[in-house]
Amino acid sequence: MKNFITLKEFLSAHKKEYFLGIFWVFFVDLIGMITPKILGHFTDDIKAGLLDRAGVWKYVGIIVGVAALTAVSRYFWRIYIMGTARTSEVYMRDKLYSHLQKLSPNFFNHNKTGDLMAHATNDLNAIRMALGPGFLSFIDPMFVLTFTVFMMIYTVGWQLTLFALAPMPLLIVVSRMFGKVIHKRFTEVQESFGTLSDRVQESFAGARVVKTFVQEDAEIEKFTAQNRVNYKSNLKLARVNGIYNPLVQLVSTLSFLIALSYGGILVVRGSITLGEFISFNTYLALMTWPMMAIGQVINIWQRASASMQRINHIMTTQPEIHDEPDMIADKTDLDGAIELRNLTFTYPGSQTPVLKNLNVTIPAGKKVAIIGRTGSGKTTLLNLLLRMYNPDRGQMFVDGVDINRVPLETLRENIGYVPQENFLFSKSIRDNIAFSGSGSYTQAQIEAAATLSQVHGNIVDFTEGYDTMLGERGVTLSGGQKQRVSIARAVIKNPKILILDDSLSAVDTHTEEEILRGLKDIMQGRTSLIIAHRISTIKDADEILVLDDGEIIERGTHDQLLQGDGLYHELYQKQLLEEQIAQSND
Ligand SMILES: Nc1ncnc2c1ncn2[C@@H]1O[C@H](COP(=O)(O)OP(=O)(O)OP(=O)(O)O)[C@@H](O)[C@H]1O
Repeated sequence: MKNFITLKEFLSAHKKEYFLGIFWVFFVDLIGMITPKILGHFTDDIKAGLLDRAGVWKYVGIIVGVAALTAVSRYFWRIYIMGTARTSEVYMRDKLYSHLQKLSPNFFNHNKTGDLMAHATNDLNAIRMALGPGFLSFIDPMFVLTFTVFMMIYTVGWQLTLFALAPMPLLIVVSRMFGKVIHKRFTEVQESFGTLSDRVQESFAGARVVKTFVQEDAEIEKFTAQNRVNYKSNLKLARVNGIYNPLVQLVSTLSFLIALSYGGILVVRGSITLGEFISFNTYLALMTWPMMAIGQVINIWQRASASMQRINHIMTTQPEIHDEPDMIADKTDLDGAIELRNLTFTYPGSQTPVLKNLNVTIPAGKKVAIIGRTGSGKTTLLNLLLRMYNPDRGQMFVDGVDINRVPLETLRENIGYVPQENFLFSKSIRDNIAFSGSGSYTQAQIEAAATLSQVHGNIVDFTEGYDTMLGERGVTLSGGQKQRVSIARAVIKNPKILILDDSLSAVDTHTEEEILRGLKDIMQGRTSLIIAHRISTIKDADEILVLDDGEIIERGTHDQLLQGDGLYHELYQKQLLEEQIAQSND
């Protein structure tokens, strides 16, 4: 039960609905006791020759009345119990999604998308089943069993009742025995479904790569294999249920057998009347469903408990990146000065530092560029500046304040970031550019940002213009267009710090120049940090840092660096040669 603590708040907010639901179940079960009693009286009256036409109608009237009342009351319990269970699913899904939004990038590096989606669907469904049908299958048998035992004792005495109920403890033994196995096997089912979802999600997301590498058959094979694993784990669960459910049925049949044989003897002996015997057997029949339900409830709750455990694993994961207790809460704006003091960084779980002993001072409003071989740590440095990971204290400062003490919202709202992978959402181009504004940007602002990023011309060429849908149900932009929409999304924020992570690699040198010229105006008095592989992108920077294997090996302006004969000079010569070859080929 401790797994369900996550639902405490929800359950306490909805206790009224559950109490009303319990009331209606109580009511239905109570009036359900009338019919067997009536049948007994009916039998005894017939046997004694006391029944006339009016008498028959009286009995029929009572039975029909009870049935009608039961039907109406059942409607209410469904509304209160099943309805609240549906609400719990919405509540949990919202809670899970909000929590996932807060988790750090590192969490998503270690948890696969498909599996997370399985949590939000299958696991939440199993929990809803527990709070709806599972809850009902728990309280209903409780009432029915209590009432029927009471009515049985009242009708035929405690002896026959006790004999008939003797096999019941077996039910508890069987349920306990099977409960643990069901829990384990259901966890396996959910895990294998998670892996299956992930396989589907990845192969669809990477559909182009799969096709270009002619890996369709291999993908189908891998999917089929995982599908079989999923099938087998479901089969293992079904096998347990296949034994468990008949065992529960067997116990209830045993009760019947005892009731029939011993009850029959009592009738023959004249200890009870035939009517009482019929009432008793009808009460016993009423107990069949609760006994089955007890079996069912253990099954549902074990499944839900396994799912709850999986959900709790996510819900109890604390975001690694959060506002620190000593943050400077009133820092709501940035000037944009950045300083690195002996910055050394190792990724969580890794042994080797990716950045080593970096010392850099970037006054507010300056343009600094970083160049270096692939894997030298450029993106890592930006990740730290955006606090996707936490740098150690005393190593990274913004406006002279340790970055760990700057409120996350202030930091990120003041940074315009153009990531290396230009992820755009499946929305209109307008909504993509205005992503940060929650609807507050005007069309003029959106167009200005697009013009500055040299993509306005392309957008107006689309028949739908800014309303052109992107993504799965829309158009696919070229790499260069995507980069420019992504730049527009960053510059519309008018950020104090602009970060471009290799963001001009897919545009030609002419467009690159235009974008840089535009950016120069907008970034007047603002800090820019530009990562590039092409020297043409960064040659105007106030300072260029050359990074190699996590260390700054050269620094200076373009002209200063060309004086030396280091990596920068080497890269410049190479790119110059490439350009000359390209020109001679034209
Ligand atoms: N989450 C991570 N966990 C562990 N190591 C990582 C992680 N992300 C990156 N790295 C490693 O850190 C090193 C630096 O990566 P980074 O992305 O910063 O390089 P880069 O200079 O930006 O490269 P490129 O120019 O190719 O984009 C690489 O060796 C990379 O494998």
